[in-house]
Amino acid sequence: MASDKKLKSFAIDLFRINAVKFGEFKTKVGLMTPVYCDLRVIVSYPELMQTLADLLLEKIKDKKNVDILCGVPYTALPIATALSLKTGLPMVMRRKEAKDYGTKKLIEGVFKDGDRCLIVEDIVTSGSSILETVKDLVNEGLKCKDAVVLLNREQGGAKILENNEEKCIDTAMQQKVKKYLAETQVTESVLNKAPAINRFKMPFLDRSKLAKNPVSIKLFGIMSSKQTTLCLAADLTDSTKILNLAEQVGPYICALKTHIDIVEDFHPNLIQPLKDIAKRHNFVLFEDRKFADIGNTVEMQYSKGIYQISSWASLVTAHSLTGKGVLDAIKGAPGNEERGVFLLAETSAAGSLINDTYTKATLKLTADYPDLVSGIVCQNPLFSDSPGLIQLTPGVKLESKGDNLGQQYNTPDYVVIEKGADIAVVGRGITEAADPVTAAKLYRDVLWKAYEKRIEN
Ligand SMILES: O=c1ccn([C@@H]2O[C@H](COP(=O)(O)O)[C@@H](O)[C@H]2O)c(=O)[nH]1
Repeated sequence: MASDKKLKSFAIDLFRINAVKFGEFKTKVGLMTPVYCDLRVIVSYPELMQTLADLLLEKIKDKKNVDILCGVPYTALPIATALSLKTGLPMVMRRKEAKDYGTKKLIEGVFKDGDRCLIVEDIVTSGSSILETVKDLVNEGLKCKDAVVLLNREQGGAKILENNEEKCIDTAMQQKVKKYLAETQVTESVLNKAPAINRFKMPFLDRSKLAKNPVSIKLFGIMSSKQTTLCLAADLTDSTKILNLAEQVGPYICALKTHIDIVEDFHPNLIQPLKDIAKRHNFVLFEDRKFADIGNTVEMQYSKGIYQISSWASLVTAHSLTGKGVLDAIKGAPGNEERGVFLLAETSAAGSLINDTYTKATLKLTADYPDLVSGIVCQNPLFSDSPGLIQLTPGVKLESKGDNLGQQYNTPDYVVIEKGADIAVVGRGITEAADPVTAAKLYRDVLWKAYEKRIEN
């Protein structure tokens, strides 16, 4: 095939311009490799840039659904530019760091919300640079499904080896490189395809590696090891009842959610036994405080008063209503180091005043606090491309009839499979059951089965 011939001859050219070298090289992480690729030099060879653009064009010619291109910084930026000139497709550029002056933008160029962006990359080894770029683009509202890659380290060296009629390298080196490439296969990087980053299909353990908030990392671990995505809403008004329930259902839950201000006999002495139970049964304490005031007030509500939430709750909820001040307050307040926030982007209440603009702005806010935000409270699959974030969905019951105060329920299967819930919050479905322990176990089982079904294939 003509393009295969062109690709082989291009591979030889890369060798000639020293973009691909054979020998003994130390990688960034200190390992030795017999093959080294550095495509930065290619900008000095305009005729090779032309060929490269032709080859990439060949690869993407069937892709109808591309509105815009983005090169992974820095080496792929000129490559993306060459492709943009060839295709007439506009391009955006991703900064590695936001400027600390002017617009502070991470993505430069003109684009619309929902534009479908094709990532252009020079070399893929683990796919992590592509993932970082995708994350920033998605945070800005772009959609990223595909990537076109010049050299996959699984295959790039091999391509050159195939051309040994040119006698670029001797047989011993050929064997050595082939062995190295075979032994250092990367799993995610597949030529012409971006690594899978759809959280709905990813196991929790894989997602924990992409989470930035320490409580999310812990939660993913608990969810995987205990095989539970059940968060119990322990909306009881009596301390002893809360402790008893926590002790009994502890083995089946990943988090215990409280509304501490409804506890009629609250005394700070409740906290230590609750923490002990959480530790013994390996679940996280979660105060559903829904902070919504100015930062200064939130800081006090979170860390002071009789509840001193920051001293015991690893997780809290917050509204995004008053903007970043709430998150800055929670981040800076005294208390336990281990803390995470779930931001409310939607509610389960009928007639909620939250609209699309508010929901989108809430998602955008999370991007600025990757170390603090554990996830989003919502009813719909609002985000797929941030696998480190957790979707928490309340309003879950086996029977989906709501209450008489506007609460709306959906079934476990529906919220997990159709709506993308990672953790489901169940309150009265358990607390008002004839046997809450059996009910908790049942919810744990059906939710986990639904999660397994979601990620299978
Ligand atoms: O949108 C939201 C946000 C939070 N909640 C809380 O979840 C539980 C639900 O309890 P059920 O008894 O299962 O109805 C409760 O603590 C709410 O405050 C919610 O329901 N919807």
